[in-house]
This record gives sequence, C-alpha cells and structure tokens, in this order.
Amino acid sequence: MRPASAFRPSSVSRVLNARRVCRRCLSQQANRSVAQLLQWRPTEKADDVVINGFVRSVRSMKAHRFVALGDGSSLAPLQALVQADYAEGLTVGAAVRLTGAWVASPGAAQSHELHVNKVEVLGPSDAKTFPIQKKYQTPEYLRTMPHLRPRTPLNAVLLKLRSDSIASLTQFFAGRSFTQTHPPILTSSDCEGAGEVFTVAPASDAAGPADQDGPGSFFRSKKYLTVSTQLHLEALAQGVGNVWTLSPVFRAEESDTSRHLSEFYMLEAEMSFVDGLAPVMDLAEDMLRSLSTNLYGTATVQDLLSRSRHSGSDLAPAEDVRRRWEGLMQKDWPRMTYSDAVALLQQRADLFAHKPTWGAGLQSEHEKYLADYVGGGEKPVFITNYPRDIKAFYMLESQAASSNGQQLPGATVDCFDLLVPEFCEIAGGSMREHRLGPLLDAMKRQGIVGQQSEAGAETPSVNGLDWYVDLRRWGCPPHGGFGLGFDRLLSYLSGVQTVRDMVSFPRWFGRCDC
Ligand SMILES: NC(=O)C[C@H](N)C(=O)O
Repeated sequence: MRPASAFRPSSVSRVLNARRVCRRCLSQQANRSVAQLLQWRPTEKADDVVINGFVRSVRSMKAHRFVALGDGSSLAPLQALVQADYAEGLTVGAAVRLTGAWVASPGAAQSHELHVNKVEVLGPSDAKTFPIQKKYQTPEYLRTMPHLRPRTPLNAVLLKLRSDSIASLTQFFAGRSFTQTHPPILTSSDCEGAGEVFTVAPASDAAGPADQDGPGSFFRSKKYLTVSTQLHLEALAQGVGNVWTLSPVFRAEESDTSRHLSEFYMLEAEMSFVDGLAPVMDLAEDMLRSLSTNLYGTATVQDLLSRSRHSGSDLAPAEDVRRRWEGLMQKDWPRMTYSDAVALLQQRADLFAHKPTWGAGLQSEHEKYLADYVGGGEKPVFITNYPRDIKAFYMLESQAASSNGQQLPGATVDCFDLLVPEFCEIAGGSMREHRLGPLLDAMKRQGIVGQQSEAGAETPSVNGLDWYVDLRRWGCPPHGGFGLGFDRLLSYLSGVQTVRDMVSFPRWFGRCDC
C-alpha cells in the first residue's frame, strides 16, 4: 500500500517546453482511448489527463481504491488510483470520467497509472446487480445477455478486429478497382436452391403461408431473405465489371453447430470477363494474404495474440492462432482437385467414419484431413472441380475429364472450396454457367424449372429466376466469383471457438435473443 500523498494532485506550475507541449496535447485530447493512453509512457508526470471509461473492477484499500478502467479499446485495463473520499459512485459497470496525473507505476502489471484528483460519475451502476464481472464467465452464460456482452473486454476487441478487417478489405478491393455494391436483402428466389430460406411477410399476414403467396400478398408473390447475393452480383458485374459486397445473409438451417448462424455476413466478389477458375482463386488467396499481412502487426491483433490463457476452452491457444495468421500470410496455397482428394482420402479410408466416395460430398472429417495433410496444417487448401450433381445449378461444367481420368467432361464443375486447418470450409466459389442453353438444362436437371409456363412467357417459369436467366440473353461474358463466411473467418483469426461468440447478437436455430 502506498501513502495517499503519492497521488495527491500537484499544484506546481512548470515552465512550458517543447516536450511539455507535446504532453499537454495528449493529456487534453478529449477522445483519447485507454489503449492510446496505455501506449503513452512519459518519463515525467503529466497532469490534467482526462479519460472516459467503464469501471471493470474496484479493489479497496484502507485509504484509496485501485480502479480498473476499460473502454473497449484494449484487453488490458487502465489502473487508476483514487483516494477513498473521492471514490463514491466508482462501482463496477459505472460510466465515469477521471482526471488526474499520468505517472510511472511502481506495480509490475502496468507501466503507468492515473493518480486521480477528479471523479465524475456520468452513468451510475448498481454493482450488485450488474451481471458482467471481471472474473471468468462462461461463453454460455454471457450469450444469455447479448446486450451487455459487448462490455466484456474480449467482445470489444473482436468488434475492433471486425472493423479493422472491413477497412483492410475495402482498401484491397479499391486497389484492384472493384466496385463495392449493395445487393438486395429481400429476394424472389433461393439462390442456392437448397431450400434453407426464410420467407418474408408483413406481420398482418400472420394468417399463414397461403397468404404470403399470390396477388393479395404484400409483394404479390412469395419473397425471401437472401442466402447469398451472388446472383444479383452477377447482374451488377454486367454493369460495372468486377464487384464485391459484404452483406448480411440468412439461412434457415436447423444446424446447432459451432460453425452455423441463421444470420451472418458474407463477403462476395464477382469477376467479369474472367476465363477460368484460377484467377478467381488467385483473388481469394491474394485478398486473405493482404488482410492478414495488413492486420498482423496492429494493436488489435497483437492484443488478441498476447492475451493470457483463459481458464475455459472458449479460445484457442494464442500460439495456434498465431500459426493461423502465419499460414494465411504464406504464398502459393495448394490446389487439389476433388477427384485427387478423394483418391488420397481413399488411401487412408481406415481413418474415417464415412467412406470417401467419388460423387458424395466431403464430410468435415475428410476436409479436416485434407487441410491438415495437404496444407501442412498451416496453409489453406483449395479443393476444386467437385461433381456436378452435388453442386449448385449455376456452376460451369468443366471442359476437361476429371483429373482421375474416370469421369467424362461435364461430370465435374469449375468450382472450389477453400479449407483452412481446424475450421475446414471458409469460402466457396465457381465459374458461372454464362450460356443460356446449358444454364436452362442445368435448371431442368435440378428441378428448378417449374411445371407450367407463365401466361405469355416464352420460356417455362423458372421459379422467380427468369431475370437471372435473362442475364444470359444479352452479352453475358464468362465470369466467376466466390463467397466467404466473414464471421467464420474472424473466428478463425481470433481463436474464438464458436461463431456464436464472434457475433455480438448471434441468431441460430432456436435462439434470437434481442
Ligand atoms: N458468391 C458465391 O459464390 C457464394 C455462393 N453463392 C455460396 O452461397 O456459397
């Protein structure tokens, strides 16, 4: 315990010199963050430093209090020393403004601390009922109060990682002259054809699904929340060339897993006049390498990587997460065809619960093996040219026979899944079928073309996708693109084990709390 006099405000006026002017600039900055202040390590005491924040914890000594103050800008809190007689209202959760002297700290846990001479309680908090505590709280418990969870230091750093990532990606695409677009959220069709759409209707149509389709309904036919903006991006790419978006998408999957959400952000890019799959994969690879290289040295990422080990298993060990960043920064990610991948898996069939079979989708145990084995447990891996019959109708049939020589041209499609170690798939893309006839054939094969023609229509009804078919009628160049699960990527890069804890307000099967 230190004597109270050690943090009494100094009234000694000092001669202004250049260094002092600089210090005054920082001390008077109105919106300086805790992170910025923690980086400032002056050798002399700096008076009149003002900081806003929330009280994370209070440790009471006889004559004074140690207050840990956070504002979401860093995992580490700022330590403030407050005389006991100034400390009224300094309770856990309170929003406060503290003014004092910024001085070197004798404690080992921090280089500097604030010796407070003025306390303003701007938003009081009843510490007895405030549910967020400094001690470890399980992710399951914190998920029950998503409105308060952003106040936890980890959630705040994750929000910063998200923001920094968006800034970096925006810069990447602008540097390549991609146009950022806003495709619609309400759509007329299920893009992937997988039937995992939410329908949209006014609350006044609550009478039932029958009311949501037909001339009496709000939109005069059934509408959905988008599952992927790809189809609209294809239309936009015909207007302005290469395009991208970061949009919310919605999937009514009844999967209760750590990797699935009902609402998530998908980064999607579409390239126009592109002759093959390789440039599309190059774009995805360059984008992720640029993102990881740009962000690795930032305070946010270093904060995440230097965190102390949590007592729970809700965060991957920092050294594993560091390896993920390093893997993304490496060049020349392996690319392997699905046929070669299945052949490789079949050699190790003894390892798997599901037998690897050509023509079936890869199970996550297969993807995990491929990511670990082909990518050496570090580099992401592209698996390409999956069988046509397990992929979406819009993918371009491969012109060559399958790489194992056993399948004819057209048995596979020009597509890829991007697998990362531990997490498996984070992105998928393809060349799109840009020719009218083959596209209609694929839609028929997959049962997307409706039974009866709409009155006066020249072609059979294609379940709300007539406009998509139309894009092939007038100047449709070869094109392709990909979609990347943004929240899943951020989970991978932060070490958060479930995507539900990556998103502040997660929605998944059975849960949409506030
Ligand atoms: N833009 C894309 O290629 C993403 C694709 N439509 C998907 O949902 O996986």
